[in-house]
This record gives sequence, C-alpha cells and structure tokens, in this order.
Amino acid sequence: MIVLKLGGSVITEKDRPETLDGDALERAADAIAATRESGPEDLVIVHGGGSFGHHNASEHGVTTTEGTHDASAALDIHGAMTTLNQFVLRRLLERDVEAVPVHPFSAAARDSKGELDLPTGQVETMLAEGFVPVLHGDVIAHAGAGATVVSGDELVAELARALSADRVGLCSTVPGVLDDGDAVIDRIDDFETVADVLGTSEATDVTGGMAGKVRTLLGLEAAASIFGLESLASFLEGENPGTTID
Ligand SMILES: Nc1ncnc2c1ncn2[C@@H]1O[C@H](COP(=O)(O)OP(=O)(O)OP(=O)(O)O)[C@@H](O)[C@H]1O
Ligand SMILES: C=C(C)CCOP(=O)(O)O
Repeated sequence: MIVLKLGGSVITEKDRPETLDGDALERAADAIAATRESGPEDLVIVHGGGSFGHHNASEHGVTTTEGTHDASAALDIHGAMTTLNQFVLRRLLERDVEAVPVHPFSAAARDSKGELDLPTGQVETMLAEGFVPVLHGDVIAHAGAGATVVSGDELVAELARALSADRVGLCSTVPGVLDDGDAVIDRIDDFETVADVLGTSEATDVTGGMAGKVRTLLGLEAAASIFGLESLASFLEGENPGTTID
C-alpha cells in the first residue's frame, strides 16, 4: 500500500492566500487516475495546506505547538483546509478515483506531550471497500494547548506506521531535497549530515518546510521519496524518483 502526500506548495499558489494551482492539481489527479486504472494497490492520499491553512494559522498565531482555545480561530483554519479538500476530492472524482474525505480535526488529537493519536480504523475500512481516503493537514485538539496544527507530513508518517505502508511519497514543489549547489540529494539516512542545507519554506508555513519533512520521515520503517510533480507518475508506477529518505 502507498501513502502519498500532495504538498500544498504543489497544488496551490503558496504565496497568494487561498489560491489553487488548478493546472498542477489536475496534473496530479491525472497521474493518480492513470495508475488507479492499472493496479489494485491500496492508496491513501494526504494533502498539505499551501496557501490554504498556513496563512490562517499564521494570522491566529497557531502552530504545531502554539495552540488556540478560540473555536472560531480553529474553524477558520479547519475551514480553509476543508475547502482545499473539496477541490482535491472533486478533481479526483471527475477522473473516477473513488476519493472520500477524512478530516483529522474530527478524528485525531495530541496528548500533553504533543504526541499525535490518529485512529485509523475508518481508513482501513475505506481501503477494504475500495475507496481512496483523502486526509489533510488540519487543526486538532491538543491536551493543555487548545487546538494546534497537525501537518500533512505528520499524518503521512503516522498512517505509514499504522497501516504498514510499503511505499511513502511526498510530492512537493522541488524535484527532491537540494544540496547547496541545488542538485538533488539522492539518499538521506541521517539528519545531521544534511541539516545545513535544510530550510523552512519560502512561503508562509507553520509546519517547518523541508527540515520538518526530513526529520519526520527519517523515523519511518518504510523508505520515503520526496520528488516533484513531474515524477509523480513514475513514483506511482514503482520507481524511486527524487530523494530517498531511509
Ligand atoms: N534543501 C532544500 N531542498 C529543497 N527544498 C527546500 C530545501 N530547504 C528548504 N526548502 C523549501 O522547502 C519547500 C518545500 O516544503 P513545503 O513545506 O513548502 O512543501 P509542501 O509539503 O509541498 O507544502 P505544504 O507544507 O504547504 O504542504 C520548498 O519549496 C523550498 O522552498
Ligand atoms: C496549516 C495547516 C492547517 C495544515 C498544514 O499542513 P502541511 O501543509 O502539510 O504542513
């Protein structure tokens, strides 16, 4: 089974609040639909926020550790993410991908140490019934902090563990993790050796950009690939484009 993240930086115009990158989303949906036709492999999709979610979270001062007890602030962030989720579902449904939503705000929580608890029973039943569950970065209740952001990357890692994913892919706006000469790093197995080149996102981003991504993926059993949209089809066909994190 595959867990795939569609980065918010790919499917939105990340530096223009609440602006979809319609062409990119259609290309991603085309690649997903094409491989659904050729194989019965289970697929779980998670999408990030891009210009939906990060701007709202930033305005309310909410991050993965700084929470809010203001329900309308939480709903503002959640609402932006569910709007984007509707766009993603719609593009997949138009291509006969049986995509259904899972909204983490209603399913997950953090304990007082910030550890994520994401029950996956509903996702497993969806998969068994032939659906493609589509989760998204969101706000979730956080013991002692109100509600904090959960990134799509954290959800990917948790789903990969809980569902024993065979393959994990993060489709982002870059062709992989880049070194200081902008060449794609083939393989990363240790954070410290690449820490110097890992930055945050260039756009508004409350969840840590590339550094957060690499840190989150390094702890996984399954190898993960970070690649650009041009390589999504080849990833789904079984190749390992971009940077492999293991
Ligand atoms: N060494 C690096 N290699 C590649 N990208 C890097 C590096 N350091 C920082 N970045 C930044 O990380 C960004 C990708 O992280 P970002 O969190 O924006 O991706 P995403 O997951 O696609 O989007 P979102 O978080 O909105 O879902 C790149 O656009 C780039 O600006
Ligand atoms: C900012 C919010 C609500 C979602 C963040 O998800 P990410 O784009 O995967 O980091």
